[in-house]
Amino acid sequence: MDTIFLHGMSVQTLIGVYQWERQQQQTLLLDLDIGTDFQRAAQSDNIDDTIHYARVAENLCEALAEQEFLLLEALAEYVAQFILTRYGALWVRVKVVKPGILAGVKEVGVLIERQGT
Ligand SMILES: Nc1nc2c(c(=O)[nH]1)N=C([C@H](O)[C@@H](O)CO)CN2
Repeated sequence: MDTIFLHGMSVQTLIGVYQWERQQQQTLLLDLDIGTDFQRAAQSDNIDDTIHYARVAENLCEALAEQEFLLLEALAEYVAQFILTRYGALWVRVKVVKPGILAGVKEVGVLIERQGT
């Protein structure tokens, strides 16, 4: 499986289970690993034969700015399905980090993997 990755992607969204978290958007960091097949693009050298990672970043930032979730688990599932359905990815790994949310913990978040159909 070939992989396109976007790591350390910063997004703004309304997320969290506590009332104080529902007042304004927070910054999350995403690591995305997108499974695809590079054969056509590697032969053609044409951006239309692959998943345009700049478009993924732009479209996902826009979408998440409009969404709201309580749990990181729900947001991660949304991101995974967004990438699988919108870009025809074969597989996706989504890591979501909520920076600075737990004192004494360097990094907290969720990690999921999903297969396309
Ligand atoms: N498994 C989870 N645990 C918690 C989540 C979450 O999204 N998934 N969220 C919170 C709060 O919103 C947290 O970010 C603030 O303490 C707590 N636990």
